[in-house]
Amino acid sequence: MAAEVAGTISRAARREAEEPHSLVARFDADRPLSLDCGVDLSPFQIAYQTYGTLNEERSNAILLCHALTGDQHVFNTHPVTGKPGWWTTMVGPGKPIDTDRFFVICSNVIGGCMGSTGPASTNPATGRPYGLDFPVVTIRDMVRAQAMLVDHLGIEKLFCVAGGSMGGMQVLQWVASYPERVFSALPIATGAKHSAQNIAFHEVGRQAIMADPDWHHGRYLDQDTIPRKGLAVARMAAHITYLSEPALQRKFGRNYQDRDRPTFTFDADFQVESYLRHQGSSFVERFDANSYLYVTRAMDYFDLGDDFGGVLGEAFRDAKTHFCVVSFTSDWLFPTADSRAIVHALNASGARVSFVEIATDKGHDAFLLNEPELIATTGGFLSAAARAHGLPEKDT
Ligand SMILES: CC(=O)SCCNC(=O)CCNC(=O)[C@H](O)C(C)(C)COP(=O)(O)OP(=O)(O)OC[C@H]1O[C@@H](n2cnc3c(N)ncnc32)[C@H](O)[C@@H]1OP(=O)(O)O
Ligand SMILES: N[C@@H](CCO)C(=O)O
Repeated sequence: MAAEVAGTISRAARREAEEPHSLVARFDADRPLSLDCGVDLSPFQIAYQTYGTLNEERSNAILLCHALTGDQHVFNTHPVTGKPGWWTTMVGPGKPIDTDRFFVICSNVIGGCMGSTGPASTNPATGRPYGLDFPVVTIRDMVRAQAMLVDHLGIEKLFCVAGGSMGGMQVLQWVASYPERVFSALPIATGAKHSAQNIAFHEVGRQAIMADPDWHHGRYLDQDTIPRKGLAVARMAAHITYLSEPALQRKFGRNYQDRDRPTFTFDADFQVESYLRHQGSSFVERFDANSYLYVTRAMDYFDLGDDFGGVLGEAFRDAKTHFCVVSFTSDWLFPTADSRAIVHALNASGARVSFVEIATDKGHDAFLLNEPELIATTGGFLSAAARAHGLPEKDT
């Protein structure tokens, strides 16, 4: 399957939208999704995965929210890349998010390209892919759609909502939108609003896509092209922000790639150049360019405090949720100060919150890597929350 689908993610995205991969469960909503932009999106579907078993009380469900370019494939082999899912370090039997104990759900966000309705889906008004006719979606819209999925699964209250980066934004939005439905929350490497610098990086990426002649004003699927170069450059620029200067230095330094002296050309002389080119070109194989525009835009618009009169604490006023907020010392995309602002707001609203800053040089994407302190923190937090929630201990 991986070989069959790889190579043309836009066509793959389209196929996923029309006929999702057999691994993927699909929820076809029976009512429209009311979006913040004023549009009622209909029809719409959500592609999702579940792992583990929902208990009789329906009280052991954990919703995982994926990051910018992630998807629902958390633990299984990814159907497009053939690689392991994005959180195999954290999720699985005996792991902190223990699929022998918890029922784990992850869905592809609205606007995404792995089976949920997005810009590659067919616009019922035209019979063609939406392209830029797809309405702009927000983090709150993504969460609204997830809540409809959770309703469909018959779950009233989630034991935990967890996620990193854009996933962490969704975690915060879940508590703000549905305070009674979230027992515990684990926002990692995230912020309550997207900073000016982060919006700036996203804009560079979007402009790179839109400057590619193969983008065709978003109509590339009709032209049987893909804006490969633009999307790859967008990812290269973004990928730098997911790492850190010390990590780049440790991994590559000024080392040459397969040569021992410079070529005096614009070839990828340095390892770091070769690495970034690889990250860019491999990304094009798994992600759709228009989805990149929409999902980055959703992050840009996120400003939770602004929705509550500029007082972030008000977003959590009614919450009884147990929080654990996590940041990484070398994350310059969502620096610790962003997490601290969330913690201060939670304290001001009287919420139960613990805060862990993890020392690492791995940068923002540390949450995707084998980071022992994150694994220990997640395990400890979920164990304590499970006791407080009255979940039975795991049979040994
Ligand atoms: C939360 C979610 O929903 S998941 C989001 C979607 N997933 C992601 O964003 C993951 C993509 N991100 C990454 O891969 C990030 O680099 C990280 C930080 C998470 C991974 O870090 P690491 O495991 O340390 O891998 P690293 O950054 O070294 O990259 C390894 C890749 O670079 C390649 N590479 C390494 N050095 C070089 C080089 N000099 N030249 C060319 N390629 C190179 C490797 O061959 C490997 O390729 P592959 O991924 O195609 O197998
Ligand atoms: N590297 C991850 C996190 C970015 O915030 C992704 O692409 O989704």
